[in-house]
Amino acid sequence: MARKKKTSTPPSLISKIKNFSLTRRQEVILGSGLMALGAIFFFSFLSFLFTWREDQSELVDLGNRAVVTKNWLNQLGAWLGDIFVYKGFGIAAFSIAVLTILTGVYLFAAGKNFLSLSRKRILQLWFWGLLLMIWLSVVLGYFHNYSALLGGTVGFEINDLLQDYVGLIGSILILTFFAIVYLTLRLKLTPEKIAARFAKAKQTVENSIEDVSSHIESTDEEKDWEESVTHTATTTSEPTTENEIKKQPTTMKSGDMEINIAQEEEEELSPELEPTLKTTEKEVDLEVGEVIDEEQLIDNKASKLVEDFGEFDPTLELGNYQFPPIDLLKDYSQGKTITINEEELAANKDRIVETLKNYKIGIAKITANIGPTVTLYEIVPEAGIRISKIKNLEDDIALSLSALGIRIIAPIPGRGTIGIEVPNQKPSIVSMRSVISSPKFQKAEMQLPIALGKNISNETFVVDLAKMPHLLMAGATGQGKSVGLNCILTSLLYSKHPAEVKFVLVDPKKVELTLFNKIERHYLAKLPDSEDAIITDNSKVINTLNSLCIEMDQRYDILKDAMCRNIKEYNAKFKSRKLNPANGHKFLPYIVLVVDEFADLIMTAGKEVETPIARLAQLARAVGIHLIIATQRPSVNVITGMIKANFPARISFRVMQKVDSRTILDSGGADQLIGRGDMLYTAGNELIRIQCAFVDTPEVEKITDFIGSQKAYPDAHLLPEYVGEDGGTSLDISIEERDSKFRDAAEVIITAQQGSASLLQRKLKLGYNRAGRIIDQLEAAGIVGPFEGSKARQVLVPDLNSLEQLLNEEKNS
Ligand SMILES: Nc1ncnc2c1ncn2[C@@H]1O[C@H](COP(=O)(O)OP(=O)(O)OP(=O)(O)O)[C@@H](O)[C@H]1O
Repeated sequence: MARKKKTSTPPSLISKIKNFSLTRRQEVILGSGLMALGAIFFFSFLSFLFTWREDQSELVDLGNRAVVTKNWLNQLGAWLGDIFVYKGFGIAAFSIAVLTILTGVYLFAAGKNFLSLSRKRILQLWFWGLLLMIWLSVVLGYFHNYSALLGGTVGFEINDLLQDYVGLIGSILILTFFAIVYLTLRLKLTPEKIAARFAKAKQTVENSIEDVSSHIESTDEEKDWEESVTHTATTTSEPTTENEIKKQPTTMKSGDMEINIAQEEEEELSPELEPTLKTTEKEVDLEVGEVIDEEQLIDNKASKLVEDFGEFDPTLELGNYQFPPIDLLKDYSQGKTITINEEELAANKDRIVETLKNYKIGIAKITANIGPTVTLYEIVPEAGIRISKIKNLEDDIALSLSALGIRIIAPIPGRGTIGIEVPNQKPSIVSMRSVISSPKFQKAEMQLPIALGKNISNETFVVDLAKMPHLLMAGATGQGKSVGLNCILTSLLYSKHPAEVKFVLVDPKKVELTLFNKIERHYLAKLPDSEDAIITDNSKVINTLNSLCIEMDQRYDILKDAMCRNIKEYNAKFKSRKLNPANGHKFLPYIVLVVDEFADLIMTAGKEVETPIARLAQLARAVGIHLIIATQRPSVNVITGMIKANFPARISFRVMQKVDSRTILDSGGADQLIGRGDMLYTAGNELIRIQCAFVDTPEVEKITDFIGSQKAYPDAHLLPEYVGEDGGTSLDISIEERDSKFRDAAEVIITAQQGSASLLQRKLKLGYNRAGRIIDQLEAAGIVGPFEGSKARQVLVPDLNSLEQLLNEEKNS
């Protein structure tokens, strides 16, 4: 910077001084000389303050060796004191001593950055220090009467001169003005600050001078950040408050804008600089931490929501919902367990041993497991007996035991023994109550627990429908299928809140599931435009199945959006408030579709139902839609390969023919069941014989009454709307193409002022599809309004006369 000036402008005195350079040795010699001179000044002045009176008389003879003065530096001290203090600037002359020492220090320690001194700073120091000295001596000139030493002769004379021309007040104002100009230019202080500083400076003149010199050191523009940090550290060592440390340096560095700006920057930056430099690395670490925090923001927000409101409770809307009490179920066994008829057991054993003996099958050991309806005799054959031999003799053994329902299990899977199931003479009913109240069911940690009944060891058999994931159920009429379905539905009613599971019930027989109508607004799901939740019309089933497919697709979309693999994960995420309902997320209830007579459905609708059923069976598991399909006729054209492939879990009640057993279970056995709820269950591997729990219609009625009497949702759970291919959405229907019952239908609708297809079905004895088509024709004719979801369509013609008029107009046009 200095060199630049040298080349660009003619060298001034200042630049000459600036550029004046000394050798290092010269610097040391000159530096130490100046320090010594400064010390001489200082001690001379100091001593002069106390000895000037005594020495003053001697001053005339100064230079005479015989003259003895009191000053610590003798004649020199007395002379210097007289010149600088008495005749000069009074006590302000000390600044000359200080400035000389500092200059000496600068030269002596040049290159060491000692006290952050630089050549420029030294020049500034002298400039401002001398100005300050003059100003101070003039000010102290007011107090000349108290002591001639305070302001010195120069101070007194200038003060006197000022007072002669402008008076006392004028001189004070002028000096104050200079002080304000000085402080304002230098420090950019407000008047309040200046006044405060001024008062302080007045009180602590000497301290201020020292402070000035030390703090001015920190204003060099050329010094780097490190220097500024050092300076800050230096100033903090002084016995001043932190605020004062920040302010003092600026107090004494007015005048030079460039330096001033630098000083300001320094003042702003230096307090933060040190921590910034020191913590640069730490802050990087902290930033990394913040990133992690940000990633967890959603979680944090979710956990905050959970903290504030608790987990989302899907049951809250029906918060007071009471699960049906166990007392509603009848206890058929009156608490008694299975009665063991020892005689029967012994007789059966003897007959088994004897029969097998006839076929030359020796028995090593025989044990009996007594179940509710059958007893399993487990036989360990003698060594060398082939299992297949026993299996082949199944019918003969059964004949010999002369009992229906003998099933030979050879071998019992995983045991290596042969099982012979013999029905009990007095089978005991497995009550629904006993299975519902069993710990196995009560403590089952399953999504959709179903207590099917009791197995051969009289243990409650509980399975998870969500794991099945769909169930195919077959059995000849009167063998316990309907009871089985009720048993499944009852299990779910006892374990799941209405918010958690919804049933879609298809009951072509129209009687089996009607009882569940009472819980329509609690547990049932239906199509938006259908009146009854329980579907009894096969043609509606197609729409319902397709609607379920739409529901399935929609659920897959929201699961994808929530990045969840299945409904369980999704609902858990939703409950912990990690999914925003504003983005279309909602708690998803399980949907269980129950079709009571599938054969009937296939016969009437054929492929139209098979396709959506197969699609649901293949895909709906993950989104919580499960199918339970029951059929009386397990023939191959009902239970097709496609259906079978997607229903690994199957239940068979008694069937009449072995072939039916094979169709449903892929093996025989179901034809040898004894009926009345005796069933075989398979989840794809072994067959398990279970006595289905018995729940009678009055019990189901009590349960549905109990639930139905409680506060319900405003409507049944609505499935997505499905408009079938033949739904007749086209409104360009010509008059000729109108249904023959069009006129009748229009009259019915207008008379009732209710635009519903089901009204037409009832009044005109029409099928669903035809009624739907007529409604569309009525809409095209402007008789009814457009489809309005669950509500009936608006009727646009007020009376029959208007209808007549409308139709006539149509003809004429
Ligand atoms: N688990 C069971 N325990 C005891 N008895 C049962 C059981 N299941 C069914 N039964 C008896 O069998 C009868 C017929 O049962 P259910 O009505 O369930 O037969 P189904 O197979 O549905 O017949 P359909 O197909 O004709 O409707 C019942 O009335 C009952 O007496």
